[in-house]
Amino acid sequence: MKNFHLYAITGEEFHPRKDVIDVMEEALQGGADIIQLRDKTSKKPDVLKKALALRELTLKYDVPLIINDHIDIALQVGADGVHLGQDDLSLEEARRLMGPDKIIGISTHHIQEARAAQEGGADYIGVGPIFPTKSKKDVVAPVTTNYIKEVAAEITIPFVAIGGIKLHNVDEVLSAGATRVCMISEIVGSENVQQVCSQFREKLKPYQPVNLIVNGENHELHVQSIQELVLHFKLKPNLIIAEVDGEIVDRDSWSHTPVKDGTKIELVEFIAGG
Ligand SMILES: Cc1ncc(COP(=O)(O)OP(=O)(O)O)c(N)n1
Ligand SMILES: Cc1nc(C(=O)O)sc1CCOP(=O)(O)O
Ligand SMILES: [Mg+2]
Repeated sequence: MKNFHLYAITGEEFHPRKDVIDVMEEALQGGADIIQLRDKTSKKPDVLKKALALRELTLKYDVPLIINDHIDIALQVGADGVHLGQDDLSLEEARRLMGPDKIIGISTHHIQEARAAQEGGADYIGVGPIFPTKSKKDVVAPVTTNYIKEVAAEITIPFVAIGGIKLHNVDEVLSAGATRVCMISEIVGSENVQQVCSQFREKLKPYQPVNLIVNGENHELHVQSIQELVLHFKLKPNLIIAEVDGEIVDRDSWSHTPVKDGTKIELVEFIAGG
């Protein structure tokens, strides 16, 4: 699935005088890179109408559209995927209905649920609620940032932190190991949705990993230079030749040779004493 970091969910109760499509367009303009339609109150035909409008909008911005709960609507509008909770349709059944290529996200509140979702083939998991939230009825007790730490240490599929996340507490979430965050009220309830999203993007920047191809394998890593990459792999710098996108980079330049998404790197190790 396309990578994402700022996940915005609809919540029309938080903007009674604004249209949901306009609000989500503001979020996209501010840098939201995945959108979920979550509507727990409208009748099905109205949810379908909103889903169709959001499909058009998200195609314009080239970001994934996820539909909460309703697989039938997701399929009908050609959404990219669905989000399901522990009490919704099972992951197995959802995968059968959606097919192998659609995104399926699963809410988790405990490491056993996270493991089961990963083993069952979920594309990402929700990790929450991190803090108290009023946006979801019957929500479980906050799992705190401790749960983020557990997931970050063990789970290899993407995870997104959710629940009570605000601009004032997102640093705690990111420093616990989350690199993707998801909000309803703090985004859509804001006077200036675009600005709040831009502010979240700024907060996320230092925590975003780069996707590198190292010796032919994809790696998502928190490194900024060749120097940091060599140290990450615990290699001995004096025994390494580094080739970046086909060019050998002198060892003295490693620390100021930045690495960007998609860079192809070959690290060749000499056998000392030859
Ligand atoms: C990204 C994300 N995470 C969690 C949820 C909650 O899903 P669920 O537990 O099914 O609760 P409802 O949203 O259906 O009330 C979510 N929607 N998105
Ligand atoms: C929809 C939802 N799911 C949660 C979970 O923990 O699974 S918390 C939540 C509500 C998120 O809204 P806000 O950003 O306004 O707190
Ligand atoms: Mg649900």
